[in-house]
Amino acid sequence: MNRFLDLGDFPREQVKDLLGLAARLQQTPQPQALAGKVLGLLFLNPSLRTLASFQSAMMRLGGTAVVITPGQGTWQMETRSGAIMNGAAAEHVREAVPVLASYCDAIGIRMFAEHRNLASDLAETGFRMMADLCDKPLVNMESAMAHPCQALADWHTMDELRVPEKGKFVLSWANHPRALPLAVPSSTVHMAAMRGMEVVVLRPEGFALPEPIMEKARQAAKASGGSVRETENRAEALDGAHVLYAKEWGSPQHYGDDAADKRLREDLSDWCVKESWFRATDPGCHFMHCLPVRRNVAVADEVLDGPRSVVIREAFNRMVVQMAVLYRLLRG
Ligand SMILES: CC(=O)N[C@@H](CCCN)C(=O)O
Ligand SMILES: NC(=O)OP(=O)(O)O
Repeated sequence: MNRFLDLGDFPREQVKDLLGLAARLQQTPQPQALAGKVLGLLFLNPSLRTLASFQSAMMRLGGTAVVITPGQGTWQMETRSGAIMNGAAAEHVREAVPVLASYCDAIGIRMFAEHRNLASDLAETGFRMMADLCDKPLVNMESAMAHPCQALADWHTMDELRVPEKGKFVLSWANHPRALPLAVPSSTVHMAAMRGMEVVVLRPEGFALPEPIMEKARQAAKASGGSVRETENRAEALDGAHVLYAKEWGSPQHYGDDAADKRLREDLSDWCVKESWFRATDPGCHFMHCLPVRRNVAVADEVLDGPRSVVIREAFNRMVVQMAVLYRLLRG
């Protein structure tokens, strides 16, 4: 394994092998496995979990991490090809990435969607350009359309909770003041389909996930024996669900048009996950969210603080599964 960019790049068995390694490393720590190794982390967008969990994972395996956050102690960085650099950015990623890679044994990059052109973001234009600049093992720490480390951690969390592989998984749109990226919903729906689950995407009108995202998930479901469908009917979606996974995302119909997106969500404040959503369903239905989350906008306190919520476990498992990813990238 040389790159960890998308769960879809790996057969299901290899993902399960990574999860097995993660469980073994969790049970039997290997504090010297990556001694002398250096991981470079480039964050073009903010983070709490990804930043702290990669640093912790590397240190728990005996290695070191170097963190670069442009504009905060590091030069501001330009990412656009052909830019005339007479603005705030002093350095282009064309130099910054190979320089960082030259010091390190592996690199992680976070670069969110540009959110101007859906086709360009679906094609991962920005992240591909960055990946081409890096000649070391590379991890995607969230790109325009993928957050594979989050997806792997969420799979591991469901395994820990003994959620059946054929269980019902509901990915629900949740309210947010502004349009958020499609990376987490895209990776989540694909991950649950690849795990073999009955996947239901619950979303209001105007927020259907783009067809390429749904099609990729359907293909994964076909291979694993799962299924993928979408609905606006909350009660029907949640009936018998094992997991409700909430995520905020922008309207693909108004991609890059913040004013139109905002108008569309004006009447959607009831898409804040509340305990009453679960009444008709199995009391054991788990609540998941990748975090960060806006309390009482996307999810009510009563859910986040209640017994269904496994959000802290999901965040912890980021460190657990990333130890396995780093181990495979740096030791084989
Ligand atoms: C608030 C925000 O920008 N959320 C980002 C990051 C989520 C987890 N890394 C998103 O929705 O993609
Ligand atoms: N879930 C997640 O990736 O969180 P951060 O954006 O804080 O890294």
